[in-house]
Amino acid sequence: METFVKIRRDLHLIPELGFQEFKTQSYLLEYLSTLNQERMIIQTWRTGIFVRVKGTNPSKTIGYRTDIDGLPMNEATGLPYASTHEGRMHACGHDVHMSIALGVLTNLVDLPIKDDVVFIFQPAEEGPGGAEPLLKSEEFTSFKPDRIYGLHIAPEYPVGTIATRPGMLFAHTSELFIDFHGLSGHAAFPHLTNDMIVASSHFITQLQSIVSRNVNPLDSAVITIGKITGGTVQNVIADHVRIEGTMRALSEEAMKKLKERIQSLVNGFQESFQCKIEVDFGSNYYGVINDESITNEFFDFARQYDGIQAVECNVAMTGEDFGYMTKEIPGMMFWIGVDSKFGLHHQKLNPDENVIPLIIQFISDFIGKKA
Ligand SMILES: CC(=O)N[C@@H](CCC[C@H](N)C(=O)O)C(=O)O
Repeated sequence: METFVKIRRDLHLIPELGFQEFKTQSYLLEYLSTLNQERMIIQTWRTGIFVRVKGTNPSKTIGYRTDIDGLPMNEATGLPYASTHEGRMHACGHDVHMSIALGVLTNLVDLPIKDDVVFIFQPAEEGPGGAEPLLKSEEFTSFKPDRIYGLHIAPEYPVGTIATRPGMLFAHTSELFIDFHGLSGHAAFPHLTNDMIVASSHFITQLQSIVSRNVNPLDSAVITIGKITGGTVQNVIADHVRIEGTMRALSEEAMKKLKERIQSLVNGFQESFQCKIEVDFGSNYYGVINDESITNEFFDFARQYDGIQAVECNVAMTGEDFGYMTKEIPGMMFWIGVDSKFGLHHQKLNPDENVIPLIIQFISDFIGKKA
């Protein structure tokens, strides 16, 4: 089997959540220890790793970032190399991202490149967000590149297709955690209680009107509630419900509006349902905004590359804390087609592994030419 396909499968077996990527970090370090150490400077940061591949006569540093964490989900692919970690899955392709990063790194260590190339193995992309603290870390100061690239798998495109756009690629995001506190009691005597299942259900329905009635229709926003917990048994009125979700917006103004409207709904619901509601906007990611000239230069290279079909795509409501990197360092992110019937964050996501050698070669050639 192709080395980096095997590496992807090894990593797929051991998905870990943000800032708990201990086995993943050890696996990556173990692999890095097999390469020519004279060409590299390796530094760990929390559960992440920075690697500088030294050029022969550097005048700039090119950065390449991969995320390394998995999601809190059960895998249902039935594959022989399915996750061995109960309730954890690489359902967003970070295993593929890591294997590609290692493949490119391996190629560049063996090439006499002129400029330095820094590889960033970043924890906690899915949450609580690794990019922001990483950029602020002491360790990163000597690894900060002059420009930065990153990629993400795209189940909807065939292998060989690369998609991106100049300007905004991914939306601004904010998590959303809301706790409703009421009064429990017997299901037969609701008038003596304060039912948080009823209050939170009305609240969730009301949330949907924020996007349709308060956000400018020419702007775009999403509010999704992905998890509800509350209650103990069918005949006891629940005194606590927690809803967990995420919000997406294409402008900072729209995101501000979503938060303001949620806060006023909370105030109104506390009054009308006589309960206490706590809201927490969790971690927030800045949108991914691709540098125009870096993206055009990338398109020029991709369009003439054999086996690659480069297309301009629409902005997506996905979030990525790579947005903090493109805010501080000129750079770009792109989608790579992996042709999976099941999409990102699906229990049956199954990327076509043929993408791995193809994209390793493509990025090695691209960065090899730039460096
Ligand atoms: C590419 C991708 O799927 N990214 C995640 C980022 C999640 C950000 C944060 N934890 C949130 O839930 O808002 C996404 O869900 O888009």
